[in-house]
Amino acid sequence: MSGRFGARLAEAVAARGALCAGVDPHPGLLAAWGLPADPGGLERFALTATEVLAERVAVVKPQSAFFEAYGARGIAVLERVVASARQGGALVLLDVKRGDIGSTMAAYAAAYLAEGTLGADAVTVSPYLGFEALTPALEAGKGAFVLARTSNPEGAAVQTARLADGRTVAQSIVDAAAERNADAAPLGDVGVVVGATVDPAELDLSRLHGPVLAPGFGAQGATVADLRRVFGPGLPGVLPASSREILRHGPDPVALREAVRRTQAILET
Ligand SMILES: O=c1ccn([C@@H]2O[C@H](COP(=O)(O)O)[C@@H](O)[C@H]2O)c(=O)[nH]1
Repeated sequence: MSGRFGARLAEAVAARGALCAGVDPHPGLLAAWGLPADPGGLERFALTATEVLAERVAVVKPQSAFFEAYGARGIAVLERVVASARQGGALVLLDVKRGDIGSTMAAYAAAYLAEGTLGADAVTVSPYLGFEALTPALEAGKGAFVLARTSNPEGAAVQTARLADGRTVAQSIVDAAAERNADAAPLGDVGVVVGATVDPAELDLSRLHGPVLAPGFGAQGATVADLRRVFGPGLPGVLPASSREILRHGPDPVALREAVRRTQAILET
């Protein structure tokens, strides 16, 4: 697939629905699948899951931390996961949550967004060294999802703090992303992360013109009703993200496939 990330994402969502399925090889899930907590077990888990998910969902989101935990062999598995997701026809959103000074950010952009074995379609990035410091990732010609209002309760203290102009930190991140997407249609390349667990009154996403990654759906307790409450009825541009709630149905690919189908059906009601 070629073209801008936002356009490719809109196309993928139109064809496959908005679900973003996570590949999070938690040690507990490996054990539940009867696999050892070693690089071999990691590979069996991650590739089985990716093959099933990538044939059905618009976006596959590997959580880098669970691969990094196994060192170089874990990264090699992550490379195979990226390739397998592509082969299945899904876009790859690598959840790495990187953020640093601009010169170092350029190296992160090269690591995760340049063409190469780990080159994803989009990454998650953290703006707490300053939104503009993320420029190398935002201008890499791919997609980036900037943490704005995360799904975990601990995020609230810093993200709902007020700036001198009265906006929350989270709203200022959304507004900065919106500026980057100003002339984009149907969706810009710069998305934000807003948990499906947050208070809907907190944020105005109406000028974003970009995608919203919405984790918290499933294992963290948010439901479809919460998604609608937080993001409105049509969920335009919103990618509900679920990892453990789907993955716990493995290792049987049939059961895993059925869990994806069920989740997609719920999201479409
Ligand atoms: O605000 C955020 C940002 C990222 N995440 C990541 O999403 C998945 C959620 O996994 P579940 O099993 O569906 O809870 C995980 O990789 C997190 O690191 C998030 O949860 N919240």
